[in-house]
Amino acid sequence: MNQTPVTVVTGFLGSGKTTLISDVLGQTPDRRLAVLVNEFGEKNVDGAILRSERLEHCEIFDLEGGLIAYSDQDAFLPTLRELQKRRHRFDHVLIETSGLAVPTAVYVVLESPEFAADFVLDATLAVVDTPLLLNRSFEADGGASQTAVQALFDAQLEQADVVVLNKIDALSEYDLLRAEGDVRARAPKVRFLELAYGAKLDPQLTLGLKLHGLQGTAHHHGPVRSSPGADGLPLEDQAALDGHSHGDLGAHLHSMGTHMHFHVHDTGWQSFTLKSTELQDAARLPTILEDLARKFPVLRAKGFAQVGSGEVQTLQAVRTRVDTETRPGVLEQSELVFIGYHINRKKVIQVLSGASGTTWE
Ligand SMILES: Nc1nc2c(ncn2[C@@H]2O[C@H](COP(=O)(O)OP(=O)(O)OP(=O)(O)O)[C@@H](O)[C@H]2O)c(=O)[nH]1
Repeated sequence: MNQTPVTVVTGFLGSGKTTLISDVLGQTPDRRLAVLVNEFGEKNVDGAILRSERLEHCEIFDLEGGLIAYSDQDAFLPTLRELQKRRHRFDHVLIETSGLAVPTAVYVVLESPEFAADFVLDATLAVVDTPLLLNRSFEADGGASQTAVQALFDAQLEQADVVVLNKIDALSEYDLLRAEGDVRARAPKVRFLELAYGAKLDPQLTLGLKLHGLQGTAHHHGPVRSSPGADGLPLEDQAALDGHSHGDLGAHLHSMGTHMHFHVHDTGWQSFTLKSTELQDAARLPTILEDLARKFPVLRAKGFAQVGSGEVQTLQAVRTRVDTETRPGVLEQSELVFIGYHINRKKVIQVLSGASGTTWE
């Protein structure tokens, strides 16, 4: 049976899923890849970022409108059917689930009679924002928001074959061992742990792992011996963190019965897009986003702003940490997506408009 392998990339909001996929695409010009991007918000920023690389060996499909789910009305099934018809044109499928999804719906669809002969789950990677893990940002604290965050974070890890501890740029060996301990305590069945900076991994660690399927040929290259980061890996003895010998190698078994319950949609998670047709201030906007994350339960904000007559700023906020990049370009309007737990759109508009001195709506 010649099935097309499917790699699922999961991970909490802003952990580095798009960065990881973008890096894999850049490193595998010889493989024809289909990338399905499922965004929680109404605007697909990640799809736009991946498309901006203009890579010809891959095709990007946007799956908008929340969580990949079972229903025929959702974008996932029609897209997978389209891919099924053109299967011979792709070597591998990558699916980036939304930062608020647990990938079980994907497994159930892949294993359904309609698709099982044509697709096979290769592996599920869960990308983790390691500094946030270490500062307890994924732990319940008695409040509704953090309870929801922890439930989702743990459920994503539980579904992972490989956990990618990302954003390790400024972490010590002690921090990394602590992070490993935390992941293993939350998800004892995780099979492999990888370290990444800028979500860069050898594609051998991400594609073609064959951790599922009938053959059951669990197989993994590694460990990583050198860091792709600028300063090298902080671990002197990489084997200290190498999780490759831990865990059981039996493939996870998925079925409707065991996984349906992960898809009860928590309506507390909200997302909205704000737009402005006025020119924005490149220096002020990042500070305003930082301030918004301090004032309100905004866990993620991202988008594009016109900051000069021919300049576009990409903004990526993960809680209070904001990254920006400015490139030449002209937008119809500036657009920012906000994601959080019970965030109040009116209040965010008020602060954003007030602080920027421009109208956002
Ligand atoms: N410091 C640091 N930042 C990183 C690293 N990897 C990714 N980032 C940044 O983290 C931010 C979020 O990265 P994305 O790849 O968009 O994260 P995502 O998981 O796709 O986000 P959502 O789809 O919104 O859940 C971006 O600003 C990235 O540049 C890293 O290793 N170190």
